[in-house]
Amino acid sequence: MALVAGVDSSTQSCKVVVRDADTGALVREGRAAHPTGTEVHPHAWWDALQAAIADAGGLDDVAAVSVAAQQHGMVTLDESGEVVRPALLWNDTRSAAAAVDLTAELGGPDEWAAATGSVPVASLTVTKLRWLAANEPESVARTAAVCLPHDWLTWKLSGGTSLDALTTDRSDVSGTGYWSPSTEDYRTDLLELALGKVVALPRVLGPAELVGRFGAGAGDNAAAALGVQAQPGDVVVSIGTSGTAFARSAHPIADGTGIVNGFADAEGGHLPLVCTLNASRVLDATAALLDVSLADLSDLALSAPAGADGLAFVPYLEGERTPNKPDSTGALHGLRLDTMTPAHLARAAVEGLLCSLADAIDALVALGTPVSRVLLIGGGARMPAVQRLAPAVFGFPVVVPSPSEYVADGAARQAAWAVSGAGSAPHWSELASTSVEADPTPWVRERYASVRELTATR
Ligand SMILES: Nc1ncnc2c1ncn2[C@@H]1O[C@H](COP(=O)(O)OP(=O)(O)O)[C@@H](O)[C@H]1O
Ligand SMILES: O=C(CO)[C@@H](O)[C@H](O)COP(=O)(O)O
Repeated sequence: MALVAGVDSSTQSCKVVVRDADTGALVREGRAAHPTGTEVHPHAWWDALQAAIADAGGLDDVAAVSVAAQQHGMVTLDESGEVVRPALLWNDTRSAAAAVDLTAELGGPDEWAAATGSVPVASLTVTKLRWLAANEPESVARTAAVCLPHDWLTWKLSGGTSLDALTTDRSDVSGTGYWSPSTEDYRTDLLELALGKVVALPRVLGPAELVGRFGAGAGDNAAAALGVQAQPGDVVVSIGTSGTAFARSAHPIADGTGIVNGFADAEGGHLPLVCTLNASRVLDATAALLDVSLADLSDLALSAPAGADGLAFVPYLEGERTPNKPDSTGALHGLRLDTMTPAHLARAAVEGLLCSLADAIDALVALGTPVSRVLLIGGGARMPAVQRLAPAVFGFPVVVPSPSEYVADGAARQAAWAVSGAGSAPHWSELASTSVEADPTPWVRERYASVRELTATR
């Protein structure tokens, strides 16, 4: 039995799975926590990866390893391959003004969408590079290469020391803002526009390429699409630190509104994707405020009526990326004596989170994405209230695959594909899953939509 391994170096933790390359059966797994904060030294990811690998019983017996990770994080390396400064993560909003400037400098949102598939927002790597140029010229002077979290971890795991050995893949590089999903080429002019100079960039590998024992890796969302074996008509909604809604597509997209990112996928196609900054932590923070467990928060939410008697929670607690409101705060609307209860607040938190993701699904539909069902994954999807209320708020059938680390699973499936030398990823056994149905509750979304704009800035 050949074994393959997949890694998910996500925002909150690092997970490693070891699976049978032919069947996909889980053999063993491990995990380790990441530090909090939106600026993290890559060495912390490396330490967590080592701990997660040890927890998974090591990787000596696996035929291939692929690394997936949180997208967009800015990793800067000097000539000798040392990290120049801590990475700025996808959810760090300090480069919001840089995004506005860059958008104008190229001629506007439509030009960016046509050039890179996305309109700059603070999450994208290109804006972080502009922030660096404006604020840390000494870091720019030392920077000889820029890469992403999964590129750096793959390079380290494979013992890379030379900058020439850095590799990436289409899915992750498509989130930088200096690569074109239409031409599949770097836009070094945009890199230079942001950073003021051109530096070394990772070589972009094809989906099933193997370098030594290492697959190309992927951005975490593209890996999740591989992990759940997403098919046409499937929209995947992930509730992790970020909330994402995405679907596979044969064609690149260019959305000048900036709502949908025209990313590439990990199978040679494309992955239109909407991402929010506020997802599972909305539930974590509400549970902490109420001083209850996540399980109790779920019970409380389910004990309140649909729509929480008009209590609506706009969940922009960390600012927001979609809609692009980096300086926004969250808001609670409809507080009255009878709605100011733990149950109403719990219900409003779950519904507000789901309404923000329903808006994301709407944006995909507006671009012509077919939706026959929504696959709900990520840590937050483990909450029963989220599962029960999702079909009512989304207005689509919802399928909840049984809990698994789908990003790491997708990376493992990529590694199996690379080892097989086949033309497409192996078909692993169908996922065990639960279908959830509920009567639609359109008034919940209508109430949310009526207050969504009513937020204060920080
Ligand atoms: N049963 C649960 N109910 C609600 N939230 C959960 C549950 N289990 C895990 N989570 C939340 O999921 C998040 C971690 O999910 P994950 O998808 O691994 O995030 P990330 O990929 O961003 O690191 C945490 O915020 C955690 O509190
Ligand atoms: O920025 C994006 C997608 O564009 C995020 O989805 C990150 O890739 C982080 O993912 P999680 O760690 O929250 O899963």
